[in-house]
Amino acid sequence: MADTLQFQNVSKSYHTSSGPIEALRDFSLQIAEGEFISIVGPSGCGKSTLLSMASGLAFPTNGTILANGNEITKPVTELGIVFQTDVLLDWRSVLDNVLIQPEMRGLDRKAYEDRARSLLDKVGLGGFEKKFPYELSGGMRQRVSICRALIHEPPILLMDEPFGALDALTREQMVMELHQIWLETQKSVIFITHDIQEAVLLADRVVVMTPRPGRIAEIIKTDLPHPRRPGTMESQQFVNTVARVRHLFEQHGVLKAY
Ligand SMILES: Nc1ncnc2c1ncn2[C@@H]1O[C@H](COP(=O)(O)OP(=O)(O)OP(=O)(O)O)[C@@H](O)[C@H]1O
Repeated sequence: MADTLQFQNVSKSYHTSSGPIEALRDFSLQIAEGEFISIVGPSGCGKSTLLSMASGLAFPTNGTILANGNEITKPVTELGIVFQTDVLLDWRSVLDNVLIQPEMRGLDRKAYEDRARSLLDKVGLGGFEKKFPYELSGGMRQRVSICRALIHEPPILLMDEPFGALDALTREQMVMELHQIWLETQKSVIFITHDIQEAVLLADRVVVMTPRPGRIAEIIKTDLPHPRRPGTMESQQFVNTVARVRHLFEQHGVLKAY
């Protein structure tokens, strides 16, 4: 099982019709078991590219990515992935959408049904098992996606802007729910976002990226006590950490200093 991920001097360039595009340069990071890492950076700095490579769907141009000490050379199956759009299948019920994972993996569907129901219950979707995705709100759909990503009990969860399409209030609620799920399941999480506050509130460490080619500007330990609550955002440590990230973005021309 891939409990830990290690990026060693990873660079990635794409070949395009107008020449090579350097997406990512010299990215090194080790994620510890059960750690929550947020990656925050401007559009195009290679965040999604990092997740594609961590899941074995793309490969570095230079450098190595290790899952539990072994180089990733093919798609990694012991992962849960949540994208910005929920990619639920509209013709399958909520329960059947969650159970796609065990089905695709040739696992016994019956054995996972109880777990699917309990996950749905945990995210407030008890009673919605027989509904179809088009009958749900955006937040509910994304909750189903999270259950689907967790059903096969992967040790690592990769999340690419999972709340980017949600309204601000739903988003705040989902952030707290994700934190609760993480506290209970102790998964290793890589969480990509454009939202500095969200990144800091959830993470053990925040990886701040520069504009393309994406490099690590700084890795910041948040040192905030658990459990995190909306009130955590009023603490001096939180305010200082958010200010530090903003300052780095100003230094790198991502945000304008006023
Ligand atoms: N398959 C591809 N072929 C060519 N170029 C690509 C490909 N995938 C990504 N790129 C380019 O690589 C760079 C990084 O893209 P990526 O999607 O990883 O960035 P990102 O940080 O996730 O952006 P966003 O925050 O906007 O989602 C961009 O300039 C993008 O155009």
